[in-house]
Amino acid sequence: MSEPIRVLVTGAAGQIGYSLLYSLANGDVFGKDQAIILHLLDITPALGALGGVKFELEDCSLPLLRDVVCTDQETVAFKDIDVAVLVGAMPRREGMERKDLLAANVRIFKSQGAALDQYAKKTVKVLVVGNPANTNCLICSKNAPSIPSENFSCLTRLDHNRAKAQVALKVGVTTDKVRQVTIWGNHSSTQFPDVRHAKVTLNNGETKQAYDAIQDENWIKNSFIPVVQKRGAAIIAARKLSSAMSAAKAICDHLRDWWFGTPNDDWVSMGVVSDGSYGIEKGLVYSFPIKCQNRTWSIVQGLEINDWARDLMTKTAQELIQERDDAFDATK
Ligand SMILES: NC(=O)C1=CN([C@@H]2O[C@H](COP(=O)(O)OP(=O)(O)OC[C@H]3O[C@@H](n4cnc5c(N)ncnc54)[C@H](O)[C@@H]3O)[C@@H](O)[C@H]2O)C=CC1
Ligand SMILES: O=C([O-])CC(=O)C(=O)O
Repeated sequence: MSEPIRVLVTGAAGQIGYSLLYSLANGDVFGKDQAIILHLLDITPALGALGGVKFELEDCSLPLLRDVVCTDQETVAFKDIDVAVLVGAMPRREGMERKDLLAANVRIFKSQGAALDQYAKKTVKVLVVGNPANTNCLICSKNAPSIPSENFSCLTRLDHNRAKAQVALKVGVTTDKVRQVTIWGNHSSTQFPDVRHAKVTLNNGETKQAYDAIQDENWIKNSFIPVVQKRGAAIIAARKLSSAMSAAKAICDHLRDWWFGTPNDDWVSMGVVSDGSYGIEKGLVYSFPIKCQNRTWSIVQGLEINDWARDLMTKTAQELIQERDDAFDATK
């Protein structure tokens, strides 16, 4: 059994926190021989509820869980952490776009970036979930100059999982038979869910390009893409609350693959700081096809981009440029 790792979850008294913490503490993400100390941060009025979450974690009787630190102080929460899952932020309500949360949420990520810089291990891996996730991640990274920008990522795995599930439903296979799906760009309704390079293994064992398995380009363009782009809004309309169970599952998938690596024949989608790949402006936090190995990620190179795809990739990049500029103004 290795030394315990310290994993911070912010907004831990909220609905994603409630769906997430059991899986982290149970070894589903960092492995069944990795002990864990949870640092749970929330705002002062939520500390009572957070105490109840701590009781429940104790009552789960999990041998890997060595301690649970509940706090409203960044100095305590960010101290010596190995992993930060930054969830705590206002969620959107019906009729809002995620970028409408920018003014309310971006200051949180400026402050938490500075706290990471000051108190966390320099090797800390950071996953930003709070919306607008890409731009919050950018602001967080900018405010933590002593931590490599490669250590920052934002969650687009939920969109990736949604895309796989829609294709699986359409073709009539299980989701594990769909691979090499990509979410490009922003975790917003401008994202580009791309199945041009995806493959599907049919129930007879034959593997086909997703386009050939689906055989319905109209469905891809006019149903699949908008459904994935607007799935978050559809959940809010139905539940009057934003996604939590599926978001927590996607957080676990994202962290586990970053930690243990992606399968040889597949990739995942992660929002990461662009190095200029695929002509995307350097420095934007943009979702790319990603492979992970030895706890580092790399962007899958060489995928063919036609004019149609280029237009969609540019549109979502333009929205991120606007969000970045608005965020810089809001945090001046
Ligand atoms: N990137 C993604 O795929 C997804 C992102 N989200 C986003 O995740 C965020 C959290 O969603 P929920 O858990 O549903 O919201 P929630 O409202 O249930 O919980 C948020 C928690 O954060 C806390 N909080 C607020 N300000 C904080 C601060 N400065 N420091 C620490 N904690 C703070 C609140 O007190 C609350 O307990 C939202 O911004 C939501 O839009 C949600 C689903 C998917
Ligand atoms: O849509 C929202 O506001 C919550 C979210 O990010 C998602 O479900 O993808």
